[in-house]
Amino acid sequence: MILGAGRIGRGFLARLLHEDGRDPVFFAATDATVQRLHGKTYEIHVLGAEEKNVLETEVQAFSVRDTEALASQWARTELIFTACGGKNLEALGGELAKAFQLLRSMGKAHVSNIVTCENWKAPEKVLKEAICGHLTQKERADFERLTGVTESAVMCSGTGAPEPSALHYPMDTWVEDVLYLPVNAKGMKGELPQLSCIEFLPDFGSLLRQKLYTRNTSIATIGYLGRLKGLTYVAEAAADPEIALILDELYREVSEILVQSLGIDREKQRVFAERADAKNRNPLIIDPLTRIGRDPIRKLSPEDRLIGPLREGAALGLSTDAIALGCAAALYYEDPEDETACRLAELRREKGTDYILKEICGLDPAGEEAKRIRRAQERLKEKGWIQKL
Ligand SMILES: NC(=O)c1ccc[n+]([C@@H]2O[C@H](COP(=O)([O-])OP(=O)(O)OC[C@H]3O[C@@H](n4cnc5c(N)ncnc54)[C@H](O)[C@@H]3O)[C@@H](O)[C@H]2O)c1
Ligand SMILES: O=P(O)(O)OC[C@@H](O)[C@@H](O)[C@H](O)[C@H](O)CO
Repeated sequence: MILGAGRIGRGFLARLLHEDGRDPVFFAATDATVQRLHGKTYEIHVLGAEEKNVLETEVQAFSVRDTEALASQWARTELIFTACGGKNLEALGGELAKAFQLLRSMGKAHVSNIVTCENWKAPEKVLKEAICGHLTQKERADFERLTGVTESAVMCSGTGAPEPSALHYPMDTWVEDVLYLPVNAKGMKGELPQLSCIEFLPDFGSLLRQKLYTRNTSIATIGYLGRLKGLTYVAEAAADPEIALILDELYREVSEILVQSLGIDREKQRVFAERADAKNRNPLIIDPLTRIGRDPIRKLSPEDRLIGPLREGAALGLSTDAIALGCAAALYYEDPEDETACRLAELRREKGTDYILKEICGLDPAGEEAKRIRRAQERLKEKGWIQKL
């Protein structure tokens, strides 16, 4: 079961399962997506390797609010993935709780595992608490005995059509050529499933945070700086000489934070950051900056990829000049087609950046982190990348 039929759900995860001849059942948030998927065919395009494209045929898809469908599919599955966005995990928890109650009342509760595939802080904890919050004590005890809830780190980019004419069916989707998903084995129940592209790591540790702060912090910085410079794609912006210099500094900053705060091995982190850099520059991954920048209010929240490392770096007394530039650029992000970007722009114009720093980033406007962001705003102005503070 795949909960969330977006780029990662119907692209990356569906392709992984396809490798083992497994057909996923999708649970989508909107009826329009269910109608476009159920019984239909769509194509997963592999960026830079179209010969590896996968056709998903006779797709099964239901609404995530269809508790009976959720329960009846859960009755026959051992593995459930979420790819719905971290901020939707609480709502999803409510739906899963109802399905578990029905499954239990049908006498079909069995050992199974839920794997989160979200760029989020402790997504498995958020989801588990959301589910358990809706269960009675007895139901909760059964849920905890039978159901593993664990996290994974999705290293693959999933995106849209490189050009409008390439899209033959609205559900067609594009993925980077990555057929690997590391999953935290620690949260799993029962025998580990045997799937060729999924590795259950007993020492998963802080991999998700490492990935979020290295890959997502860097790509978000590329996204927000790139947009200020009027660029369109990730690889194009990562190769921009001025942005590339900032990125070199950013990899050093986040690496030092991860080494000092999480005890990640310095050499392993150096290689991890080098791979992130190579991926960000890869021209085969045609990924628009508007996808990277989407939902800037989420990306500017206290625990996410921008403010998270800024706070940790400041607390450790480390340099965060490049991270702060990414944060400052995010404050000025505009995309008329992105609802939360429009809301952010409106807040900035009407209430000013201090209001955003306080209410969205959770920062004290007189504190050290806010000072670092203000210095970065000045730098952006000096460079001419923003017109006024
Ligand atoms: N796209 C990427 O390259 C990428 C890579 C790694 C991780 N991620 C993470 O994967 C997750 C999914 O990202 P995506 O790119 O597929 O986003 P997406 O917007 O393409 O898809 C998410 C889908 O989830 C649906 N959804 C929302 N709430 C839901 C709910 N309660 N139940 C079921 N479906 C729900 C949305 O309608 C949407 O179709 C996010 O957490 C993202 O951070 C994305
Ligand atoms: O999916 P989001 O909105 O959380 O973040 C956008 C990108 O940073 C993200 O999708 C990456 O491309 C992906 O995490 C691969 O590293």
